[in-house]
Amino acid sequence: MSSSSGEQTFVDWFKARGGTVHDAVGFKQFEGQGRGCVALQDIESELLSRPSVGSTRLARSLNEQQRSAESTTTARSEEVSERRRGADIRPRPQADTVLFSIPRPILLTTSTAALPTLLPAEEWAELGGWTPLILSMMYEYLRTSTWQPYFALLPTEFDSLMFWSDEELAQLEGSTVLGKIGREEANETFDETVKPFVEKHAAVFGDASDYSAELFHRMGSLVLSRSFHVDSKPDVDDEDDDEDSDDEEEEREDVADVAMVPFADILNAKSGANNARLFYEPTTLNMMSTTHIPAGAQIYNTYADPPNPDLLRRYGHVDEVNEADLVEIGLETVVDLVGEARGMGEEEREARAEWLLEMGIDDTFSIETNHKLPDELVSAIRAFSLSDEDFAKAQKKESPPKPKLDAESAAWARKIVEQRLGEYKTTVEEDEALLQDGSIPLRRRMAVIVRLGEKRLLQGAKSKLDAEWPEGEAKPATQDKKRSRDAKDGGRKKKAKQ
Ligand SMILES: C[S@@+](CC[C@H](N)C(=O)[O-])C[C@H]1O[C@@H](n2cnc3c(N)ncnc32)[C@H](O)[C@@H]1O
Repeated sequence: MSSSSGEQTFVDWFKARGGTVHDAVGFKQFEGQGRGCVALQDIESELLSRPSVGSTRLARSLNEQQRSAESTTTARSEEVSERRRGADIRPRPQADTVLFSIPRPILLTTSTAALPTLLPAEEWAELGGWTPLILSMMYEYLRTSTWQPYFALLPTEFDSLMFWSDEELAQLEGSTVLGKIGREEANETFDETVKPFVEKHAAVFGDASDYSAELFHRMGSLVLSRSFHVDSKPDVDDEDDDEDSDDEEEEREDVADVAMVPFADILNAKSGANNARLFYEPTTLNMMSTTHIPAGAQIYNTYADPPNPDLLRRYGHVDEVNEADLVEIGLETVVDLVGEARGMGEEEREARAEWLLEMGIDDTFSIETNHKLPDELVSAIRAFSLSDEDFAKAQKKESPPKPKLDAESAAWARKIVEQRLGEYKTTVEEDEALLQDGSIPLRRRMAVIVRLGEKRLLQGAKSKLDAEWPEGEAKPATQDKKRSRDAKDGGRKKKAKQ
């Protein structure tokens, strides 16, 4: 594979520890994306000639783990038969090809890092969140050479929201992403936990001033943008977690399951373009092709399709076209708008909101690219529209109202969407004009893409609502149409009877 000296040192280190890299995989700098991997020759797709195979990604992902060993064997036996025929004996990669294989021991985790073994277990166990991994990375980076060639390839500057100035963040006004950056919390963790911990254990850490806030944020950002979830206890059944959002996962994830995975984290990602995926084997993690990758094309992994606000927050980039984009509406908008208009005092509003949360309704509702109003938003609006008597009945039954729009809830939904749209400083048209200007700085451009995407989704939701429940009408549009169709049918039937 073609590489700079840092890349070659990394590959040598990777291979010396049992990693394998297919000849078809190379490194390349991609404009605006940093380093990534490129296909140096066609990576053929079996799937193209066998369209029924792998028609759903889920089926493929379930089968693939079992099939990976098998497909490697198939590729090898094809190679042997070609050799017998006297044909070109260079390995010809197939779909489901192992692009590179990472031995588990080179993953950087709290189990493989040296630091936990050097400190008192009780004190180590008290460190919360990602701190144990971040501290381990700081220690490995500063004091050992175990992952040195890996660290040497990692970026030291980021465009993720943590590193934006207040002025740059102001460009995102209106987006709920501003409430998720966590800069104050990270600073607090550093000042109140990390710094005193390092100072207390100076015999292990060495000079405490090396463990700077800057390095802490840098390592934290590397975890945020490059880590993988690798179960430390692979047999634990986590099916129940399937519907958790990325944010919830981030908050609850056991740090023992967070892994820095050398090589796998060199792949970039782009909405709708992924052609490779990481598969977990007992002793290795294998990056496999999942479709045909033509020579010269970039090899893209998936980052689990975050919407643009989260892409920007975690990874520091956005997708101009993002199929997984969404905009959020907080429960507090329903509480304030509907609760206040219905003359509820603060206590009453809080009681209804608390009850909804207890009933499992989320405190944030997402409008996705289908522009559908989320069921939970409709339930919440209806809960705030109930009379005191009906609310008491719902409480007794422990059942929030059904997510079915009626004239009143449709009118509230419209007001809520309009209020959200009013929270942005610029209009869709102004943002569209800004994007025509090729000279605006990158961060500003990304902020415009995020807020424009959110406003378009809100506008889309409003148009859908207007079409289904025209403003000021007491009946949904479809019901009217159905009525008039029924009336026509009824008329015909009557005529037929005559
Ligand atoms: C997992 S790393 C990928 C390797 C990285 N490009 C590098 O130079 O080391 C993720 C980071 O790559 C960059 N990246 C990945 N996909 C991108 C894309 N589609 N557009 C722009 N930047 C991207 C972002 O900076 C992101 O935080």
